[in-house]
Amino acid sequence: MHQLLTSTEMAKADRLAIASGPFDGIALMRNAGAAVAAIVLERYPHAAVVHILCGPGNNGGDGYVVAKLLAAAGVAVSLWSSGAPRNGSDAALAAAECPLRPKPLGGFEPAPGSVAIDALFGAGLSKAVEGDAATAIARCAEAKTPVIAIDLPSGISGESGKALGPAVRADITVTFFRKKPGHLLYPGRSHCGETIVADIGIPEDVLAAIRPACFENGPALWLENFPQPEVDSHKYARGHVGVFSGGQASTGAARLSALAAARAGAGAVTLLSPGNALQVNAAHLTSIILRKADGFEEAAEFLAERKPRALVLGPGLGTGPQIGDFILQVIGAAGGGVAGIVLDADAISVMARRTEEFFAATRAKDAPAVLLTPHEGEFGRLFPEIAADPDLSKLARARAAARLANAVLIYKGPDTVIASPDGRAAINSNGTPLLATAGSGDVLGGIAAALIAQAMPVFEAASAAVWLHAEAARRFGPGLIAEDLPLALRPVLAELAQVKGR
Ligand SMILES: NC(=O)C1=CN([C@@H]2O[C@H](COP(=O)(O)OP(=O)(O)OC[C@H]3O[C@@H](n4cnc5c(N)ncnc54)[C@H](O)[C@@H]3O)[C@@H](O)[C@H]2O)[C@@H](O)CC1
Ligand SMILES: Nc1ncnc2c1ncn2[C@@H]1O[C@H](COP(=O)(O)OP(=O)(O)O)[C@@H](O)[C@H]1O
Ligand SMILES: [K+]
Repeated sequence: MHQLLTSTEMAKADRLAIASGPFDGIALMRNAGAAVAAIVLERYPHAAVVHILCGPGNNGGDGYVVAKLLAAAGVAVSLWSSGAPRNGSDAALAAAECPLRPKPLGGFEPAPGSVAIDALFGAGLSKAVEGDAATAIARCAEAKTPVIAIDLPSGISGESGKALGPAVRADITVTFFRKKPGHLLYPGRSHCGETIVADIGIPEDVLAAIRPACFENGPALWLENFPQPEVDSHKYARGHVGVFSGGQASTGAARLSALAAARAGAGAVTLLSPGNALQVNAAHLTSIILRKADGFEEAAEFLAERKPRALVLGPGLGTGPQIGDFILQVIGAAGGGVAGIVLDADAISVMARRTEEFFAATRAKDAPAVLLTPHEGEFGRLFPEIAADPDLSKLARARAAARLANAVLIYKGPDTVIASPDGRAAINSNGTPLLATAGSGDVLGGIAAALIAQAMPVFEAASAAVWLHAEAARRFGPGLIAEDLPLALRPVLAELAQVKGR
């Protein structure tokens, strides 16, 4: 169920389902309407009136089916239409099968105690909602009428999650077969309320032909690749992570990454510290290995001797001009041995001043895989043109940036998007604002590095890290600070190990 479909892919799913039978278009529409009607009856059994607002397309068609079924079940139904469906469409058939006569939408006023079914626009929304439909949306909002949206809250793009003008705020959104990106990307997600995916008889095997490239993030996407220690494992075989610390006044961020890497299963973690920060780092570390690394030569010695599988560069690293040289040199030297480098925070800001050299380094034939973890501000610095394009959704921005940088990207925020240069992307849905606390990004980088070091492919490692990070925060609950996150991973990891062991 974790695949997300674009409107083109969903139309293809409909077509393939119709071609393979037994349902034709109107039968799929009857199934869709029946699924919505069942949810209305279950969730709002005492509604005084159910208003059904039908648009001119097939989303409206679903509405006519709901009206017919609810009326047959004895519910007081009030049917409204913004215009007759196009002749010959499935919606026209559904309207013809409905015994109720619709009233013009302009007269719609929600009655007290009523519920509204939003069947105005779904996948076919092509511009901002105006006129009677916009007024109907506003009236539902003013009267605080509970709304069940069919497929998408009208006014929200299923592709981008953007509001193309006025948009319904639904309590429940019932979509069909699979969710769409707009159900998970903000602001769309906040307009959906609870999203329910209903089965309307489209067979699962149409997905093999569609090959979706976008997913809702969760264990189904990466559990297969999730590491499990082998019986004969030793600490270096479990993956060695190197984390670079900043100078003496900014060491905490790297230690958070290091501790998170250790908790996320790296067998060994080395903190590479400038000489002037060794004392302060030593005072705070116990199981983490501490090693002096002043400049590139000492870092290169560490790479050659200890052969770490993953590196974290950026948290607290500083933004001086020599840091940029250092990062480029490490990327250049890491190919071959290091499976992946996580570049976060200061590393992103520094590379934003030298994008040409940076992208040349990440695109080099023998470059290690790079994972970039920008928040909105850092994304804008490193990818200013992509960030400034108003037509792109967060999903499209993440994909374009991943391609440009030849790097996997964790584009952070309430709807974190993970994107791979090969076009795959995942949208995270278990985020919590509890994560908006200083240092939580440093922890995320450490978790991702640990999973890369344990041989997870980088896109899967990045996706798993984002999910684990959020899940740990949710379970810990209020009062969370970044220091709590590494230990809060424990119950989440324990549960995953159990599921994987089954
Ligand atoms: N057999 C089928 O085709 C099925 C269709 N389904 C439903 O069909 C929907 C998609 O149907 P459609 O492709 O007809 O699209 P919609 O019903 O979402 O809307 C398209 C219609 O609205 C017009 N329109 C779009 N934006 C507008 C705006 N802002 N102001 C005024 N008019 C606007 C378009 O010109 C078109 O006439 C899905 O969301 C789903 O609810 C489901 O019932 C499954 C089966
Ligand atoms: N409102 C929010 N809802 C969900 N997740 C959030 C929210 N705000 C921030 N986060 C998450 O918290 C983390 C913050 O990372 P970052 O901005 O790098 O912080 P820091 O630099 O302080 O470590 C990211 O994983 C981000 O996705
Ligand atoms: K709708």
